[in-house]
Amino acid sequence: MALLAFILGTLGVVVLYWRYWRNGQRHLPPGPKKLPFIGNLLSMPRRAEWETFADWGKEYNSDIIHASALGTSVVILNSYQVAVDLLDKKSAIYSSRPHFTMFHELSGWGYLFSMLPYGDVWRESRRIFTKHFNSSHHDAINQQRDILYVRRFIWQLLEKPHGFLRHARTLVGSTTLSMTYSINVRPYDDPLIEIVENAVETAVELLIAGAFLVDVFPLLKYVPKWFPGAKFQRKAAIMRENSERLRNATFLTTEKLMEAGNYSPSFVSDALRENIDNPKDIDLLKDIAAQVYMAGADTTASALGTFFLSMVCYPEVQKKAQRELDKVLNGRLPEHGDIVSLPYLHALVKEVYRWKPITPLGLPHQSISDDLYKGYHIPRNSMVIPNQWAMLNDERDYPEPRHFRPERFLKDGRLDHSVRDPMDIAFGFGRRVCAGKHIAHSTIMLAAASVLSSFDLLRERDENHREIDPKGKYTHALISQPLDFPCVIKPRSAYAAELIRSSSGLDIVD
Ligand code: HEM
Repeated sequence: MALLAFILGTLGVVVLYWRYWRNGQRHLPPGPKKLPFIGNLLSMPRRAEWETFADWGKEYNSDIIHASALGTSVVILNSYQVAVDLLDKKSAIYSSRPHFTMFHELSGWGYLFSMLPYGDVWRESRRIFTKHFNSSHHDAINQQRDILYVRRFIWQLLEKPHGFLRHARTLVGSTTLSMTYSINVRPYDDPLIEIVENAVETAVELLIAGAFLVDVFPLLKYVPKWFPGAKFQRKAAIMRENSERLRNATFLTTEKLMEAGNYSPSFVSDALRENIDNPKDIDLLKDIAAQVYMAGADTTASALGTFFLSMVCYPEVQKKAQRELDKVLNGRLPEHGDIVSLPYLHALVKEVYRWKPITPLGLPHQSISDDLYKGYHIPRNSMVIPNQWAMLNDERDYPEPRHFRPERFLKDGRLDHSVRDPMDIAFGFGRRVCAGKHIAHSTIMLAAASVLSSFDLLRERDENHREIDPKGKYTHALISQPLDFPCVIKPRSAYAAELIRSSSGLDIVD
């Protein structure tokens, strides 16, 4: 054993040194100085990596940066143009995903197609997903769902305003479970929401870079669960249990609803009605369905949370949006058809995506062959990170980027299409661009319109009646979520409160 360990260790060192030497011979993009064997491991930032990566861009005067860690080549894209040049225009090379031992092999989440390498299973999954969710049949039903659950959401804001971030999650959970599984969840304490939220909660750690040593030293995966220090194996076991529960409990519920003949059409019910009975196809269907919640819940909830935060921090923006809504709605609640008449609100939601990037570093891509870009060598199997934070804060596109200013997207009262649309960045790039982009955007627009037409969102006051500035703190993970902050949610009038109550659709809740 000792001899084997020695041989493997020596081989590892030789390979790392060879890669270090070979890369030194090639013209890689600029970046921080690398040490032999470990590369930039020690200089890799632990917090707000996106800001350090953007600083490197300025320091080396380049929108494309190269770093490495223990032999893994890392390419950071700090501008929209570079991201489009590589991830869009050369998508045949840049559409795979890196492999993480904890995620793909141990956690039980390896089936999610958002993280699958480029290949047949990913292609088939994405095709099935897109065929259903991009159809006009889905759009029509989904708009009704949005209305139903958004109205319930504003009713919850009226009844229990302090839980606004939790209600936002319930809104996202309700639309997602309904469109995927035909499940109509309860507004409070729904057991299925508990199962799926629990699964998401335990999976969050997987999305924190460097959280698990086994990703750096994959051989650790063979360490048994009982071994001292093998906490990651115990965590992996819990994650596996949760991921299976999410996949199966939801699917079973659809089957039961279908047996009872009491359901609205969804992704799973439509597929089952086509008489899928081959266990392999059923398994793939379950995998794709579970993906919807995992991709859509935290991201959409984060955007809604940022919407509330921005409205509390920028009351004059809120007032402008309300004036626009009042003119268009004339005392009724908004519907999807109103959205085209609301350019200011549209600009406001674009600014929400830009101001606090939801996935500051996007989702990593991986290159599948060597490439040459502007004279730089991009090695095969590089982890390619689109630094969305840097792009959405790029002063060349968005002057004074830290200010929340919807006006930057408007000209003469209309949307100015010459300004870079944050949606072209926030939802990713190329063949791996977000598959639920229009679904998320439709829910967020309707929710923002409904909240602002019904409520004033105000700063809370302390015991001395001074306004409390929200700190605007966010979680640190692949998906950045606002932490709870003080916010007063007050109906704009007695009429608005009555309208919310009479439109909440609670008769459809069991
Ligand atoms: C505001 C909300 C959302 C944001 C900001 C967002 C953002 C993203 C980003 C950045 C990616 C990776 C793109 C890339 O690799 O370049 C992605 C992938 C994905 N998103 Fe979203 N997303 C949101 C909501 C949703 C929703 C609601 C769904 C489902 C209905 C969804 C489904 C997916 C799927 C399936 C992928 C994987 C695509 C693939 O790898 O082929 N997303 N999303």
